[in-house]
Amino acid sequence: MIAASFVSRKVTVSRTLIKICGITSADDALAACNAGADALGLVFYEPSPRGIRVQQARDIVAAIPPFVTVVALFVDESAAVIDRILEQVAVDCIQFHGSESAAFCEQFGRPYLKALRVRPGQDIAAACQRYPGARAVLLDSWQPDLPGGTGTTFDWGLAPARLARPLVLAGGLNDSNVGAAIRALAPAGVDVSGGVERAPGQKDIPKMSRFIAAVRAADLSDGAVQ
Ligand SMILES: O=C(O)c1ccccc1NCC(=O)[C@H](O)[C@H](O)COP(=O)(O)O
Repeated sequence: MIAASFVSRKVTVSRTLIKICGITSADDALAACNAGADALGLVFYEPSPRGIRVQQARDIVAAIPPFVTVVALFVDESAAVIDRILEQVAVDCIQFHGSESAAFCEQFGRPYLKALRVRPGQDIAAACQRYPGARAVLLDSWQPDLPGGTGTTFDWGLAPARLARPLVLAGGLNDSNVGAAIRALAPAGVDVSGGVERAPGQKDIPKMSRFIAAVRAADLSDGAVQ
């Protein structure tokens, strides 16, 4: 009998997938792809220093090679605005980074990630079970005044050993700590923004390269890649 929940290990591929979030220009998008990113995050949240508009997003998507996943990120945005953006930008996947319900997330008929912000006393495993249609849950750091892109880690000990959906780990990752994070939690994917920037919204090519090298080194040390 197959258990209803499973350990959030690398269930589908034997290498950790890498999403670089908060891409604001075609140049940064290409640099991230050249460094080896699997997915790019486009932040459609105006207050963020990484927030972009439709035309910027279209320019980014036009510049990137095939097979790189484009993830559109929203924070408690209205369905009408999300629909309008999905009509205009070739998005592969949606990341819901607010307090959206599963029904809200599923109405768009697209693959989606649900971000859950981790703080003590919260039942992350139960929260995850509320999103059975999510491709993955993204665990990020909680801060009272910032919905994401905090640049801070959370206590990885608070991540449940068993999750109903694959885990994408986020929050304050950089080339110095991502290896330890992968060894500690064996996530299906990692997500980084501030740790590969030279300034908010501007990616740094050497930092992206070092980050991806550190992920691959951890994959090898894990024995995950045969
Ligand atoms: O990046 C932002 O500015 C942002 C703003 C509002 C909601 C989400 C946001 N980013 C979401 C991400 O997926 C980030 O990669 C994730 O929060 C990790 O960020 P960081 O701690 O800077 O690596």
